[in-house]
Amino acid sequence: MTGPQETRTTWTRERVLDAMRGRLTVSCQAYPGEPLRDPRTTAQMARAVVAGGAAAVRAQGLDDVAAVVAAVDVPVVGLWKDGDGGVFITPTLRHARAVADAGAHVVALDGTRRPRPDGLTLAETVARLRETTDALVMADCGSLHDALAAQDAGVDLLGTTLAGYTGERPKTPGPDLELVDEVVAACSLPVVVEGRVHTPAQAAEAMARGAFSVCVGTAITHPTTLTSWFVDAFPTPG
Ligand SMILES: CC(=O)N[C@H](C=O)[C@@H](O)[C@H](O)[C@H](O)COP(=O)(O)O
Repeated sequence: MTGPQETRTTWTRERVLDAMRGRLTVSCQAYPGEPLRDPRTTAQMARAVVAGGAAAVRAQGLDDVAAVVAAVDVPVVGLWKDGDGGVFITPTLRHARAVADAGAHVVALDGTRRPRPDGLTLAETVARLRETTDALVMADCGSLHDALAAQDAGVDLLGTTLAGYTGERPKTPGPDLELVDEVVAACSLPVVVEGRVHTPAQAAEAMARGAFSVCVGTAITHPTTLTSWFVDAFPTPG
């Protein structure tokens, strides 16, 4: 009899890219102190979004990444947030190696031009990461200049993840489609549109503008924020 482990996909670079191309990635993250912050819950959430058609899952934290990799047979974009200001998304080579060791098929890291805490450049980080892993590298960028620099640094995928969070771009209510247009026009690498994609129409618009994949987090997997959207739509009682 064939067990589930024996039928799991071997995620070569080409397979990862083929799986993600033109499709939805869903970010499954709960934040420190939140009720759903548990790797088992994240893994269940990952299975739920894959059942709905997610082609890839993004997860944060080493335990969550490992749990999600074990739970689903789609590519996992892993990251490790350390802190919440400045360079905090997989900020150093040590963090990036640990995310790859946890089983991520794509390591998402800070792809901005800001100094990194370990003093390495993004290019050095990518080069040294490649010495120990075949995982792809996704640069979470905050501007066109970040994306161009990250492309030169040798990453595999560009994300608009940090648009509106680094001071270089306004924090648009929805995805920063102006930046999407700029990055798609100026860069040759696949572009993952991520950040404040809150509706299916916005996701489809991002795809129409040339996204390689669209990554949705909050609007699918963060019920506390979703609830607040409804609560805030009501007039204040009394
Ligand atoms: C800026 C930052 O820290 N972004 C994080 C990156 O992993 C997550 O908190 C976001 O949820 C994720 O990017 C998806 O975006 P949204 O939740 O807006 O769909």
